[in-house]
This record gives sequence, structure tokens and C-alpha cells, in this order.
Amino acid sequence: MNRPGLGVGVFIRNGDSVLMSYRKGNGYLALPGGHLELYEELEDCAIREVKEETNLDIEKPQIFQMVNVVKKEIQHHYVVIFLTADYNQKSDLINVEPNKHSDWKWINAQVFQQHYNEKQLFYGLMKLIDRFGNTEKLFNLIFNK
Ligand SMILES: Nc1nc2c([nH]c(=O)n2[C@H]2C[C@H](O)[C@@H](COP(=O)(O)OP(=O)(O)OP(=O)(O)O)O2)c(=O)[nH]1
Repeated sequence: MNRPGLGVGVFIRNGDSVLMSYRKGNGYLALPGGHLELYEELEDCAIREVKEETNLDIEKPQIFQMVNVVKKEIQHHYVVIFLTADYNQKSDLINVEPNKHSDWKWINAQVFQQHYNEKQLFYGLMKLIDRFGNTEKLFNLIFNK
């Protein structure tokens, strides 16, 4: 890769939790999301990736935060855009790509913080918490508190 990639991650709200799974390749806890395609809007990317991975229909995707993740030692450079969204409860949660993700789980701030402490969050999320200092502040913003 000779240019940074552009990744999208979606915080889907449910009660006090967001939807996450462990990535089969690296074992990190991660949000649903993926790569922005050419000529695609960020919100459309979020809707598409969440549907492809979880079968959920998200509602009101909103651009939330961004991080620039530079890890030269492993040739990883991504700009990651995070969005927040609600979801339509009529859509069923399915692990559509079990070869890529463990089963989807609703994760609260405490569990999220534990994974941060153990450096078990996907890179963009680690950098996001580095910025906020702790998960509580981040979750307050996600849930508009
Ligand atoms: N999905 C997702 N991607 C993240 C997160 N944190 C983070 O840094 N990224 C970055 C690194 C990923 O390699 C990149 C693109 O997401 P991805 O790896 O899920 O892409 P993907 O395999 O679904 O790609 P594709 O379906 O679009 O081909 O975004 C996260 O929490 N979830």
C-alpha cells in the first residue's frame, strides 16, 4: 500500500452498549465497518457495511470522530472515520461473515475499557480512547449524555 486506506467504523447504539465482535485474523474487538468505496458517501458506506456484516438496518448514521492510524512497523496506515447510528429493531442480528467475525455482542463502556487496558481494541479504537483519556467520556458522547 503506498497511500493510506480509508476505513469506517460504526457505533450502533442499544441501551448503554454498542455492537462489536472479535476479528478472526487479529483477535481485536472491533466495530462493524469496512473500506470506503470509490464515489461512496460515508453514511452509505456505514449502512452498506453494517448490513453486509450484521444484517442490521441502521438509522440516522452520523459522522462522529476520525483518527489517523500510522503504524509504519507493520505497514499499516488508515484514516478511520467513526459514525454513530441507531438501528431498526425489526432487522435480525446475524453474524453474516463468521469466517471474519466472532458472534456480535453488545458491549458496554466497562467491557470496552477492559479491552483498551489490555490493548485488545482494533487500532483506530485504541487511538480514539488515547484521545479521550477513558471510555466513559467517549460513551457519554456516543449516547448524547
Ligand atoms: N471495521 C472496522 N475497521 C476498523 C476498526 N478500527 C480500525 O482501525 N479499523 C480500520 C482498520 C481496518 O482494516 C479498516 C477497514 O475495515 P475492515 O478491515 O473491517 O474492512 P473489511 O475487511 O470489511 O473490508 P471490505 O469488506 O470493505 O473489503 O478500518 C473497527 O473497529 N472496525
